[in-house]
Amino acid sequence: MRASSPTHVKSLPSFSASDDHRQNSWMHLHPSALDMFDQIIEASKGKQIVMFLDYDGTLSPIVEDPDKAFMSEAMRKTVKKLATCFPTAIVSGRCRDKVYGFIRLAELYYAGSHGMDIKGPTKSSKFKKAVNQGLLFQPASEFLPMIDEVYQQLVQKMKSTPGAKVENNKFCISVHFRCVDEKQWNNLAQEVKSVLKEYPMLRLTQGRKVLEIRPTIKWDKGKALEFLLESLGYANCSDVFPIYIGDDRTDEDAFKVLRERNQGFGFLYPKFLKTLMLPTLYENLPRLCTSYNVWCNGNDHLY
Ligand SMILES: O=P(O)(O)OC[C@H]1O[C@H](O[C@H]2O[C@H](CO)[C@@H](O)[C@H](O)[C@H]2O)[C@H](O)[C@@H](O)[C@@H]1O
Repeated sequence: MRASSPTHVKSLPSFSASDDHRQNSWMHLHPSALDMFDQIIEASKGKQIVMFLDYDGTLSPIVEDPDKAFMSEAMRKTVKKLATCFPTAIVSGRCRDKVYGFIRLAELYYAGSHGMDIKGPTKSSKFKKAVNQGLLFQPASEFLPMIDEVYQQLVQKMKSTPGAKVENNKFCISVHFRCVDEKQWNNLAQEVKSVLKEYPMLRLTQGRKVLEIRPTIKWDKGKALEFLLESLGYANCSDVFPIYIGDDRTDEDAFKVLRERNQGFGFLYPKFLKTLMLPTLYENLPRLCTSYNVWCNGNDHLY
């Protein structure tokens, strides 16, 4: 099992290339979004920006205890500011209530459980196009009893693995191995798979030192992004500019949707650049708001 953001649960063996080589190749294929920030601002000119933000590793630093992944006050202020300028949604693998508990901004849209639990803002929004203010969408609700059953089984199974932690994310489950002895990682994966054998309607994916169990329905963060754009009234709009910021494999579903729509921009944090880029990117984001207000010239016709 790889340490973080591995490609696939089935491909457990580790890399053969050195980390440096891997980073260089990655950087070659993925130019820095910060170098392109002015271009991004220019490309979004005259368009309605819609912000999509992942939580763990994007708004909050990665920490050992998933219950302590707090975001900083500075980050909360930035997100609040973004939300005054653009419709803003959080798209997280976490249970929606939990991620709301960390962020505590009622003016945002929240898509928890990898997009399987979507709720509109509870505080009134100035965005006229946000027609669906009372929005609640849960495409996997029939899986709730199954998820609870599997959660209980996994909690029991993981008791014998020191450091393992099972997190109930309502429509999906996370089995964390960040604090498990590396020699035990493969055993842990086998244990999880042995439980899932009895549940073919659930599938296993892998994130950052976490195994994620979720329904086999065709729904992911990309679908959630499309759903939210539609709810906001931008389904067939050519003048919308969605921006998605994420750090993990599951965020790639959203990047793919942006590519297919040929719209907006996706920022991906590679793990190895995180500490370098995270603050810098967020320092830059308010520039988007400023530019946007300048283009609108005090006229709020886009709202
Ligand atoms: O989609 P996200 O918002 O990025 O959520 C993905 C998973 O994030 C959390 O786990 C990760 O962050 C933890 C806290 O920093 C860290 O301890 C863990 O190793 C990471 O995998 C969350 O706890 C999971 O439930 C989410 O699925």
